[in-house]
Amino acid sequence: MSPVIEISGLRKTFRSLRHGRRIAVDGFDLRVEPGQIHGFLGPNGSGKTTTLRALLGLVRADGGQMSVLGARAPYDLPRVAGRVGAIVESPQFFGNFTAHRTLRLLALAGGVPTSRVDEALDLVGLRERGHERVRGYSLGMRQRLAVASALLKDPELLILDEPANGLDPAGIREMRDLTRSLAATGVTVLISSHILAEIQLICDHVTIISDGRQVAAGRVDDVLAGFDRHEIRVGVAEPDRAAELLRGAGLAVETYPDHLVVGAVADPELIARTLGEQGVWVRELTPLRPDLESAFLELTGAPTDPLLPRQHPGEPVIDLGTPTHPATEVDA
Ligand SMILES: Nc1ncnc2c1ncn2[C@@H]1O[C@H](COP(=O)(O)OP(=O)(O)OP(=O)(O)O)[C@@H](O)[C@H]1O
Repeated sequence: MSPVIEISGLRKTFRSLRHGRRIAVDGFDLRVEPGQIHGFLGPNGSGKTTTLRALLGLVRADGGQMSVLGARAPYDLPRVAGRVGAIVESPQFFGNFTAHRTLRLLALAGGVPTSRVDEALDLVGLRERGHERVRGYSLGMRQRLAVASALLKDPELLILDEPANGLDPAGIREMRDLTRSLAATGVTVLISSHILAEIQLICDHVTIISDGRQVAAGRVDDVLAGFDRHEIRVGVAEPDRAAELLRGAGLAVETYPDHLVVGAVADPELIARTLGEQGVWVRELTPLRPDLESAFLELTGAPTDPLLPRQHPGEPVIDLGTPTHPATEVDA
């Protein structure tokens, strides 16, 4: 099957009077197959937005090849533009207009049947409040309206740049549910984020970018498998004594106040046996699965607070920072 998005060797350098030359994207590759919910993950400033802008023809690339739905980007994009919905730069809406009126105008401008307006509002869960003024909408509702505007065309491909940005946990959950329900209808979704848990919760595939280059790509599970150190969390009443016994059996052990982490264990039974034989009873033996955050940090070296807890799917989102866009700088 041919890919929905294919980028190879993309390069983009910005030049500005104030900061000189800045390489934003440095030979980057990305491949998104039909039906994927594909996470595009990277720290702030790693080149995600620049990549998406180049793909959509909003900024001129210096080199590389790109295609969207089989059309060469950006030159042949007009041929497939009607099949692609994208929110790359946060759309601004007139506060005085209702969502319904906003979408109606966008539909008329884009040559889309206005009957699609109610369908798009339905898809994002705004149908009942579609006749209220946007001014009274929460940030999450505005974000959903933005998605509705991208859905007017009934796209096959949806590109969302940092859709969770600025949203509170409830808004993030709404966006997540929305993305999942859209993907269930067969839309291919490319979603960029620096919020690791979010990508791990929503996406089946991921491409990680660091300093403008691809550092990992594949199924989320496969990317994570490469980081599995086969560690086991061991819950015991006497951690110090248990650690001594396990070290005596040749195992690498880290001690914590109420548990141990034992590394590179091929057979977890060895732990239970070693401790049980000496009368130390194990109350927990849990394999520690790597999470996207540890993989991400190892791959990108993104600075983070060492005191931050490790994150697991379902836990509250750790946001590694808000995007900084140098509004005063100019595209070369
Ligand atoms: N118009 C511009 N002029 C100059 N430099 C730019 C411009 N746009 C982006 N950059 C620089 O290019 C690099 C990549 O920025 P980009 O916005 O693509 O990263 P990002 O991964 O999307 O980050 P974020 O998560 O913060 O949005 C950064 O160093 C950024 O400062």
